[in-house]
Amino acid sequence: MFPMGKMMNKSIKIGVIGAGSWGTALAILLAKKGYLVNLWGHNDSHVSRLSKDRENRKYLPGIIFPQSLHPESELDPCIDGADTVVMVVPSHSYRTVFQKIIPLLSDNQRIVTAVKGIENDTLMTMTQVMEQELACFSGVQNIGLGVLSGPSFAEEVAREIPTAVTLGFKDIEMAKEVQKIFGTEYFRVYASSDMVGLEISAALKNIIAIATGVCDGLGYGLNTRAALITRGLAEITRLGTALKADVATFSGLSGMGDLILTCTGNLSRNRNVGLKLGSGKSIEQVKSEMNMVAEGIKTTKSVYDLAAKMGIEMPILEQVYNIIYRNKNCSEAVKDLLNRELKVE
Ligand SMILES: NC(=O)C1=CN([C@@H]2O[C@H](COP(=O)(O)OP(=O)(O)OC[C@H]3O[C@@H](n4cnc5c(N)ncnc54)[C@H](OP(=O)(O)O)[C@@H]3O)[C@@H](O)[C@H]2O)C=CC1
Ligand SMILES: O=C(CO)COP(=O)(O)O
Repeated sequence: MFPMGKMMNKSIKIGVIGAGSWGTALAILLAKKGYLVNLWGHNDSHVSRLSKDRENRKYLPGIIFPQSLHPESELDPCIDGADTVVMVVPSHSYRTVFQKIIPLLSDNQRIVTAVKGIENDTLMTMTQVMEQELACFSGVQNIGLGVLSGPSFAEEVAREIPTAVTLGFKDIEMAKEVQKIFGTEYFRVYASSDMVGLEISAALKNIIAIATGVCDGLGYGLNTRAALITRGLAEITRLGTALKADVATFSGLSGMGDLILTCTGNLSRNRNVGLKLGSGKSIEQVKSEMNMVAEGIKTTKSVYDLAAKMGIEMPILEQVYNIIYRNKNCSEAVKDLLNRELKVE
């Protein structure tokens, strides 16, 4: 028998939708397993460069594509005949891209979202967006929707650094099946059926990472960081359980795991947004300096609206919202967070 990472799977075809850092890292991981992987990017000239360079120099430099990875600018070849489609476009473009994919789907295909965000206005997670769009289309049946989440910097996965993540489907048996598709010797995948818990924890950790970055940017210490991670997890859990997530998910890889990684790891784009805000830059300056997505910026607005709608108290989120959307001074935000009425833990 082949060890997990060395299985040859030429007959299995996977479509990866989104040629940024995470889409590219996942496409590389899957192609190394021997799957035929088509990686879709929305920008024709970027896709041409990927094909020519056999490397994503913009988002994941230094990692050469395996032979079975094919950059694609058309969606059709990525979806047609794919065993599993992996969605990795930023959350603000997710619905538009998914609407183009729906007519290309066949019965019984599986779609896994690896995106960590919540849509503005609808306040939906990415699987909720997919469910809503699929409900409007009668041409396809039995599409399995999954979520891949957990502490996983693209660059480290691409360099085969040991990593553990969680894959969720409502049907745990399907999660266990797809778990084998993603798993390798260096990428350990746990199965779950808690879709809400996985998607809420994945999206909300980005907000707490911004908060932690702000405090590090202000020059505060490790006590502050630990307090934010712990109380951030309490906020995430409060909202998640109100949405019927399983409380255990929040102490797992997608919850505490990704929170630790993103709040403390300097590869995090969200943490870096916070660091810059804390060091005195405006949100406009920070955004203009970014060439990658930091989902936490938009998700802060979605979660602010969601928490207000549901009547959930989320003080850290509220201060991140004030900093980003109301230009509040970062030190004032921290002071106001500390000086709220006293509570019982
Ligand atoms: N990077 C990571 O370590 C991880 C990221 N994630 C999640 O993966 C998702 C994608 O992030 P990531 O790959 O890192 O982002 P990047 O910033 O690295 O890349 C974003 C990609 O999306 C493309 N894009 C932008 N707008 C659109 C659009 N309207 N339609 C289609 N594609 C578009 C960009 O193309 P262009 O170059 O033309 O702008 C680019 O290829 C996010 O939700 C993130 O939270 C999850 C785990 C790890
Ligand atoms: O989600 C991530 C790692 O698990 C990546 O975080 P950033 O988007 O903050 O870089």
